[in-house]
Amino acid sequence: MNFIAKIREDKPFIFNITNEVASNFAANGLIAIGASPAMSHTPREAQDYGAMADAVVLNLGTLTEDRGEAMLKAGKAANEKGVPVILDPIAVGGTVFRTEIINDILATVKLAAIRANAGEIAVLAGALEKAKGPDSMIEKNDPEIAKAVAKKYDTVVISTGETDVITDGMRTALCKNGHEMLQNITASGCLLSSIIGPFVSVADDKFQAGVYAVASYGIAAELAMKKAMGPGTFILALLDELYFLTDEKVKRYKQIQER
Ligand SMILES: Nc1ncnc2c1ncn2[C@@H]1O[C@H](COP(=O)(O)OP(=O)(O)O)[C@@H](O)[C@H]1O
Ligand SMILES: Cc1ncsc1CCOP(=O)(O)O
Repeated sequence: MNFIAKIREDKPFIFNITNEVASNFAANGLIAIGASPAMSHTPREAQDYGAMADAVVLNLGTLTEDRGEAMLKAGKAANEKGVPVILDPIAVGGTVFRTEIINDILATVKLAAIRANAGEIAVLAGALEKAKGPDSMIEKNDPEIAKAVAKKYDTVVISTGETDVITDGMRTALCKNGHEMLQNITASGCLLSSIIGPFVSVADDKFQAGVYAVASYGIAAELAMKKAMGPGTFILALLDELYFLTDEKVKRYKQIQER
């Protein structure tokens, strides 16, 4: 499927409850890929937005009581309308408050995908006690750990790192696209979580949508680094390359191993 052409045709409406660090970057990245974003975190409009969106992204960075309440409301409203929900459980296990909210979401909202770094996925699997912070990492991005989380929550899991793992518990793909400069800017994972929204919104097969989204984002980062001089110019170049990305480029440069 030509995901990027389809996104640009449909312009899916992506409702994000995300953190204040990522908010502007994620909105710009979503526009660049062809989607139509809205950012809001008041519980008073979460239900309406959750029900009218084409996908909902719940990102636990800079969590507040209000954001937690809004996420539960938006997630439940989205579920009632069959709108896919993506969870980014930033720093799960790191504090009691966020871990409780994440557990509430996992218990009450049906997720289309969970996108997190390998350390956070290990915490969800019960393989690690706590993630150290927004950028927690474990040495190895183990596909078996991601598969266990996918089965546990009956969802697609996208576990990121140098090699990304995408799995629905049955099918697994490894993606080698990306660039280490993504580690030198903030909110690169948050932007990926938001970018997964339009991809899962235009396809029934959420696993294939996840694979395509991860490869697309990684390729945009690789192309951006051909022009960037450092983190500052990389941020701008990444937005440019998301804007100029095509299905042809994704098919030409993707480094996916399915197994
Ligand atoms: N060492 C690396 N080399 C290339 N790409 C990486 C590397 N580490 C992470 N990435 C990429 O950076 C993005 C954010 O992933 P990650 O850093 O794991 O998430 P988070 O920001 O949530 O901690 C992903 O697209 C991932 O593929
Ligand atoms: C720095 C920071 N603090 C709270 S959220 C956030 C952004 C983290 O973004 P990412 O995990 O994608 O780097």
